[in-house]
Amino acid sequence: MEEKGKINGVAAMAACYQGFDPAAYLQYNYTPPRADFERKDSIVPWKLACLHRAFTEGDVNGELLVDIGSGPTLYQVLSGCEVFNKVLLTDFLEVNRQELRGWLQGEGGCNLDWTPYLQHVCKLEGRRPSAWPEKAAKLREVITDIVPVDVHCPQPLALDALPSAGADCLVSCFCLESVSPDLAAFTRALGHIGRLLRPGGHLLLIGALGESYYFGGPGVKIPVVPLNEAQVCASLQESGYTLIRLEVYTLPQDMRVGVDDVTGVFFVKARKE
Ligand SMILES: C[S@@+](CC[C@H](N)C(=O)[O-])C[C@H]1O[C@@H](n2cnc3c(N)ncnc32)[C@H](O)[C@@H]1O
Ligand SMILES: O=S(=O)(c1ccc2c(c1)CN[C@@H](CF)C2)N1CCSCC1
Repeated sequence: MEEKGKINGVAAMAACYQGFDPAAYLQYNYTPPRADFERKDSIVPWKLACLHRAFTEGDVNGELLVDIGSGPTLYQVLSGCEVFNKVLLTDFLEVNRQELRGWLQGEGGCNLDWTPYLQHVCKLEGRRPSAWPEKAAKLREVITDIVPVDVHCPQPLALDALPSAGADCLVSCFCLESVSPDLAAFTRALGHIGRLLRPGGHLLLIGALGESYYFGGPGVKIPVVPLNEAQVCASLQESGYTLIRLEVYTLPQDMRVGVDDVTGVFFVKARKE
């Protein structure tokens, strides 16, 4: 019965994602007021700073960075692309993989202008914001592929997607809690993606706290596992990670814009034992 319950829960989540709309999702979450670079208390500078520090403080290194559940977004690898010479983007849906390919091909075939994000990360790196075209070119140079992923599979990627040694670093943002029917599935998914990582490799995990749903498009309400910090820490430990740092951002009231019921965002840096 328990095995059947697992399968039904995961299948139901997959069905919820059939209506996911990349353009709407980008508009809901990656344009003002949530993505407002002028605001000191905006979540964008906070998240980009967490990622920049995590990638550049000296302990993260290697060849291959894998982003799990990329969706239609690129902000999560803007700092990592300067540290790794191979970046693999992944998502469950072809519509999201297509959105990312549209940006990669650079013919305006994508639904969000990532320039403000590129400019902000250039500033974090001590470069002029006008260096953003060079950063965009660097990112296009290091992205090796955009492939399917399913974190509920013990082997989330195709066997030939990674070298035998595994990835040196994983990044995953707002994915695991948004695709898991319950906390046990969230923890199992953490373990599954951990198998893609070499021992001693790092996991950079960003996710929602206290969120029970979000809209992945007009009328596309997707259930989310509501997490608190203690549950995130316990799941990491149970899945074979050593926590290095946990940071939390509490969303200001005016950023609660009705597209979800998220109350906060966590940033985790961890290492696979
Ligand atoms: C909330 S979005 C996060 C997108 C992006 N990482 C971000 O930071 O905004 C969740 C993503 O998980 C993907 N997804 C859905 N089911 C999945 C599964 N079983 N395994 C991996 N990813 C899945 C969706 O296609 C979607 O792109
Ligand atoms: O933290 S966000 O406000 C954000 C970004 C994405 C999401 C949420 C929140 C909450 N719901 C998630 C559903 F999975 C998706 N943010 C949006 C602006 S850029 C940095 C990330």
